Amino acid sequence: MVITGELPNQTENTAVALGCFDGLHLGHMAVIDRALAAASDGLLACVFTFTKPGLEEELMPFSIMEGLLVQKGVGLLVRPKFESIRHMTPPEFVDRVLIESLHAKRVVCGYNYRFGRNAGGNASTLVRLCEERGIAASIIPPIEVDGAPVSSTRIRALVREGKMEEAARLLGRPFVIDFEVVRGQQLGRLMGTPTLNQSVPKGFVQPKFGVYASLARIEGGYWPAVTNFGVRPTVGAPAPLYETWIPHYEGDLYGEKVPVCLLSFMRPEQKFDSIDLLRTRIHLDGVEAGKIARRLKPALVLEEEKGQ
Ligand SMILES: Cc1cc2nc3c(=O)[nH]c(=O)nc-3n(C[C@H](O)[C@H](O)[C@H](O)COP(=O)(O)O)c2cc1C
Ligand SMILES: Nc1ncnc2c1ncn2[C@@H]1O[C@H](COP(=O)(O)OP(=O)(O)O)[C@@H](O)[C@H]1O
Repeated sequence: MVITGELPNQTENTAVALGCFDGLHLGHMAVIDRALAAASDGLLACVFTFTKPGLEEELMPFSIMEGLLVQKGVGLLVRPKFESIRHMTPPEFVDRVLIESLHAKRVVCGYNYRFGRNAGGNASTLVRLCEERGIAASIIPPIEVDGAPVSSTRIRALVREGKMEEAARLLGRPFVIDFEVVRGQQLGRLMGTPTLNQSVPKGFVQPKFGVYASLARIEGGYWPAVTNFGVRPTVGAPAPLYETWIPHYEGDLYGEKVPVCLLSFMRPEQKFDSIDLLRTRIHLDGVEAGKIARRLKPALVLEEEKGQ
């Protein structure tokens, strides 16, 4: 997949999915799937979005998004800075971006898509402007779960409340982070529970503090694991941190971007009276999390299972 932050000046004819695509949830995937279906007629499948730092807390690391789009068969991802396109009127956007730059022959957007100066264009404006120019355009209606449209705002709220199973139903996959593994105080290995530490970048959504059943993806396999997200009231932490113990794994993961899926909230963080009590509790958490992970692990990852 080609990824660019500029408007391309040479591409094949494309089928373009338009949207914010900040979490690749079920609604986003419905738009992208329609563009991919249209692309099977010999067009290049393109996703067009934009970057606008500080708009909302991020829900998915870019590396995970990239992997999913490649897996789906998207050939071109265009994500210019919002500043570079915000001044365009809706007709200018269609002429300059969709036609001149992307050579769009099919265009797909979601029901609530807004575009052009001051968000002046909506999905019907897009369809009208495209059709006037001989381009087929379609609008994907809202995808609903539990009677309400799936949205990134709704998923962020679920993550903040620790409702990971519900978040996964809206995302179509578990909530996942893959931040770089950093060094900690090296206490974990002394307790028999080495934990890979991952700090949260600024501007990224933070789940409720506590212990979660999780899966760690290492070298293509999913390992049942247990993750604490929080500030470790017993030993202290300067900032919220993901700490993941993978009971049946041994190896050095410092400096790597290890994907960790949070499956289910198990308990809040506690301040223990001694490191011994904390150690006993973490071992019990590991056993409990293993049971939950095996129960909840999505069917698609079963055959890749390693570890226990
Ligand atoms: C499953 C699990 C549960 C944890 N629960 C707590 C907790 O309730 N309270 C707490 O203060 N720290 C908790 N921790 C964090 C530990 O204090 C921390 O992982 C340990 O001190 C090792 O730190 P290090 O990675 O800096 O060596 C937990 C860690 C894990 C992996
Ligand atoms: N089973 C395991 N689960 C998690 N990390 C492991 C495991 N085995 C080895 N490691 C490695 O050990 C490191 C964690 O050891 P730990 O003593 O907790 O040190 P730190 O405080 O630096 O995180 C991880 O970053 C990883 O590189």
